[in-house]
Amino acid sequence: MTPVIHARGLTKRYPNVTAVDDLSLRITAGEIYALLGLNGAGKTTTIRMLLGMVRPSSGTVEVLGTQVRPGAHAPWSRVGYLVETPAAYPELTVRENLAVAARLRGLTGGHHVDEVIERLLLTAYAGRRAGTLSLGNAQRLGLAKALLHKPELLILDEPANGLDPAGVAEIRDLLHELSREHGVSVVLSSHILSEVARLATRIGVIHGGQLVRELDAGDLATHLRPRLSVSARDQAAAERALSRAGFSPIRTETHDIALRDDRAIAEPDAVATVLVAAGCPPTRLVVEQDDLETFFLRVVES
Ligand SMILES: Nc1ncnc2c1ncn2[C@@H]1O[C@H](COP(=O)(O)OP(=O)(O)OP(=O)(O)O)[C@@H](O)[C@H]1O
Repeated sequence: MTPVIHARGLTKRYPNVTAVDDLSLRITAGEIYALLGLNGAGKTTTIRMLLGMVRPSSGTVEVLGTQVRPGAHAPWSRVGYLVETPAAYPELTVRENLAVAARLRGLTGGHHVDEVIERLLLTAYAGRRAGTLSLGNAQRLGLAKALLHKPELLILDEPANGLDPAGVAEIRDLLHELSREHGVSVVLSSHILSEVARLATRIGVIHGGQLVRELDAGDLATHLRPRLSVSARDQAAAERALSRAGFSPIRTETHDIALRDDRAIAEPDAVATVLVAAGCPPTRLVVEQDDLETFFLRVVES
């Protein structure tokens, strides 16, 4: 299947910094893919290169099977996008801004505008001048513009930016609905792990301009499950003894042994007994569970 986004070796060098460094992405139809990273990680630069707004120093991007080149037209009629701090005509009302955007998209009839106003809960603000909107409602207007032409792919830079928790939840529900009911593929950037964990089907962690890890939603759930963390003087012997006893030891990035078996979590004493019997008593045995932030920091620091 043709990926909706295929980026190969994307790199952007500025005189003093490499903002994005040899980043490759392959995103398939139906995914909600989140690029997750700290401030300055390279998310916005990546999103802008995907959209042809920043010219890569090297590397290529294909969107919906078409190579992206700055200034070229295709495939933007099938793509909706939102970049940081969405631009609107401040003197025009929300409805007028959307009508202009609809005309630029070649859409006729007012129903496109009415539909997105309702969908983005902008009815109460339809007559307000865009320049007087709160950041959250300006972000809603930006999303409404992105959705006017019913795109099959949405590329969104920090869509939750400026929204309060209720607004963040609304956007999450909207993106889920678009994905599930209309088959829309979504690529977004965010620095909020807890939000991304609830929204994305796949997460790409970006750090220092590099894609350091990709995880699907299931992987993340596994990483966040409790584990029994075990150390022994002879880790290899301990690992063998635990395997023989029917546990599934995993060597972690910090060289501890992690056991995620329900039995190990429920009965750490049984694990200790196995290790003592095998002649490699544990020097450390503790049930641990990462919260999202700890997990994220471990990924970017490892
Ligand atoms: N036009 C530019 N000229 C010079 N350096 C830039 C430019 N745009 C971005 N950078 C630098 O590239 C790096 C990545 O920036 P980018 O905006 O892509 O990160 P980000 O992950 O989107 O961060 P944020 O969430 O703060 O926007 C940063 O060090 C930034 O200062």
